[in-house]
Amino acid sequence: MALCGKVALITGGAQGIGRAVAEALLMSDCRVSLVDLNRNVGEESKTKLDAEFGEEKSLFIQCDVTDSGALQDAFKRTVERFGRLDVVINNAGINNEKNWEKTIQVNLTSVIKGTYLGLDYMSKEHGKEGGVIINVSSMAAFLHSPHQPVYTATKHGVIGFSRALADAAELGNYGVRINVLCPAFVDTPLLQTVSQEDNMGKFVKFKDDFKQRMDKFGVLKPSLIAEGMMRIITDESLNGAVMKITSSKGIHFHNYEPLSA
Ligand SMILES: NC(=O)C1=CN([C@@H]2O[C@H](COP(=O)(O)OP(=O)(O)OC[C@H]3O[C@@H](n4cnc5c(N)ncnc54)[C@H](O)[C@@H]3O)[C@@H](O)[C@H]2O)C=CC1
Ligand SMILES: CC/C=C\C[C@H](O)/C=C/C=C\C=C\C=C\C(=O)[C@@H](O)C/C=C\CCC(=O)O
Repeated sequence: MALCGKVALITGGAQGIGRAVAEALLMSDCRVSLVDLNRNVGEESKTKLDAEFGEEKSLFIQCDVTDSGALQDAFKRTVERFGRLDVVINNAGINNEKNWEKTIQVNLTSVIKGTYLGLDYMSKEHGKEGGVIINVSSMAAFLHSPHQPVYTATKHGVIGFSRALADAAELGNYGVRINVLCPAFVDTPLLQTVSQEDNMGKFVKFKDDFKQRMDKFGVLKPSLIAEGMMRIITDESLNGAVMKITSSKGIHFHNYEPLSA
């Protein structure tokens, strides 16, 4: 996909990985809609992006992705503002084992809703022009840990849902590619929650073990995750792919055994 003039919607786009991919897209002359719960950080990011890329290139929409109406409205406002939608990145995520129901709502339910909304605005089944959807999982889906059982479950769910819907998109000729990105540890505010009892609940007592894993596996820069996102967006051969990004192997893909009888 050539990005010049295209439009991307990024949930959780105010900071961290979402902010990094927004910058990468803007540098490729794509327009971006930052959809995020955090108004203060979102407006700060918008101000900085305006200074670098121009006010007309981005939009910030304060939105809780677990509020179905607000998420629908965010998609609607994005298309009203920019006239089209080509890329959807369902990136918003939390790490909260104490309020684990909330974790499921943000990390999985809202990813499903954001994916279906993306199809509403991009799928040829609705007379649209096609596009690409990237759902953010985690290497937690491949290397589970005692620290975040529900977070891990949500990230497994993102992979299963996305790969199944990618098959439907191919069979149904939606013209929309659906792929998954699984980063290892990344240097963002989310990573700091590992030491917080409000987030980890009873699993906070395992924080030293978690930190040992971070030391062992390394911590990535958000810019590397953005690089992986750009590859998924521009490589039109990718559908149902699961990209993994780790310190040891960099950007690579998970290989699934072919289906056997
Ligand atoms: N940081 C890491 O080590 C890794 C992160 N990930 C995933 O990457 C994604 C992005 O995480 P980071 O950038 O690291 O986190 P972050 O905490 O820096 O950014 C997440 C953004 O999502 C927003 N957000 C949270 N709940 C929301 C809601 N209900 N509605 C709208 N926006 C909401 C936050 O306000 C924040 O701006 C998440 O899905 C996370 O699970 C995956 C693997 C590793
Ligand atoms: C509080 C932090 C919240 C979330 C951070 C993140 O989502 C959790 C990541 C959990 C595990 C990370 C594992 C990293 C693994 C590697 O870097 C690999 O090099 C390890 C080797 C093999 C993995 C197995 C495979 O590739 O299939």
